[in-house]
Amino acid sequence: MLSSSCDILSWFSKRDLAVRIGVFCSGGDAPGMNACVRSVVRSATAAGHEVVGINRGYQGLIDQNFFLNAKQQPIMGARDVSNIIQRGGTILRSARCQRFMTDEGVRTAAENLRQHKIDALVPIGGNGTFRGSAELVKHWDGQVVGCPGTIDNDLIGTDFTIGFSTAVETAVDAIDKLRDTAESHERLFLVEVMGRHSGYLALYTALAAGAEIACVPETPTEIPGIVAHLSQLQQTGKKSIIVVVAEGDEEGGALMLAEKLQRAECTFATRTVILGHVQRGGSPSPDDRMLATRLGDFAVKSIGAGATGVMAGEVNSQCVLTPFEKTFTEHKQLPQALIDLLECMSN
Ligand SMILES: Nc1ncnc2c1ncn2[C@@H]1O[C@H](COP(=O)(O)OP(=O)(O)O)[C@@H](O)[C@H]1O
Ligand SMILES: O=P(O)(O)OC[C@H]1O[C@](O)(COP(=O)(O)O)[C@@H](O)[C@@H]1O
Repeated sequence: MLSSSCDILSWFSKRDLAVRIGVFCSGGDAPGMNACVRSVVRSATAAGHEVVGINRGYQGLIDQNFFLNAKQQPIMGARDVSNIIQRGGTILRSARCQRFMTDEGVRTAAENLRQHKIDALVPIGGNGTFRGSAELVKHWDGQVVGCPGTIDNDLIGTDFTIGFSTAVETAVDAIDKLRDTAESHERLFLVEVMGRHSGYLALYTALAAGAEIACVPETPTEIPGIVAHLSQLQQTGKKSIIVVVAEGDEEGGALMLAEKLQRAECTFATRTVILGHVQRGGSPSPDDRMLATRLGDFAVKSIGAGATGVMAGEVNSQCVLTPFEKTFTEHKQLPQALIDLLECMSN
């Protein structure tokens, strides 16, 4: 990992030539992807580059499905990204593309990039997207600098991913509402949040919503221990309980956990809520807009400086570049201090 943005820009030899940059969104959509597209376009046009928007991620690259502006030209100018910073989803649409996971798919995409004289790409997505980008650079000699767009916050090389802050806000807002019923009816709510392989969303949501427990894939979920803790809380006068469950928890999602708690004779009346895709939608938070704007610009500047095969991220408020390989071969650990903090709050 390179440290500061200054280090990185001086690391690569400066190149001031105008380039044609392709931008696309891939994998699960995340609030702030539009803000990132806008930033890439505005930063690139300010530097004299040209931007081509690619619809539907790698699928669009294979199908040559380009964003067309009002004049039906395959170019994204500064005005084409007006009024999107506040919009959730992505105007370029996103997709999961099976064909790109084959050698033939990657070669076709590379050939299309050559044919359309695209010099560089900014994929906005998660670790699957960057795994795909790592394959692409083996077959294409253009530059690829990605931006982390996923609500899961499961990427090494950035403290936070674009979309995470908004998803936490959405989940916390939902729990604040559920808490009314939990208190009125003296119930336990198991609230399932997204995160196939990561407990970041569950842990942050639990802390910010004042939940008692977070069940995450990174730490063992011990049913007898949870039941004992809950009954202890009940004895001290607790009337309602919120347990946040990451969908990827090793004991199963919230439904499975509810069954297991019941079998273990948990005394609380229990209800289960699966938040699902509402967590992926909505207007991005200011934090996500800021992060998306900084990283989109940094990705373009890094391309200008000659970088490739890397993801733009922000660590300790510094822009950094991390090789794609690291983003999908290494698991981003949950901060132990936050796990301990939740336990400390739950008494
Ligand atoms: N091993 C791979 N080889 C080539 N492409 C891949 C690979 N893994 C993922 N991709 C591409 O990246 C896309 C997005 O990945 P996915 O895991 O669904 O989302 P995310 O990027 O948000 O993690 C996939 O649909 C596929 O097209
Ligand atoms: O929208 P889908 O295809 O059901 O995917 C659901 C998955 O997408 C996510 O929301 C985001 O994951 P990715 O960023 O890896 O695409 C996961 O938390 C969830 O498991």
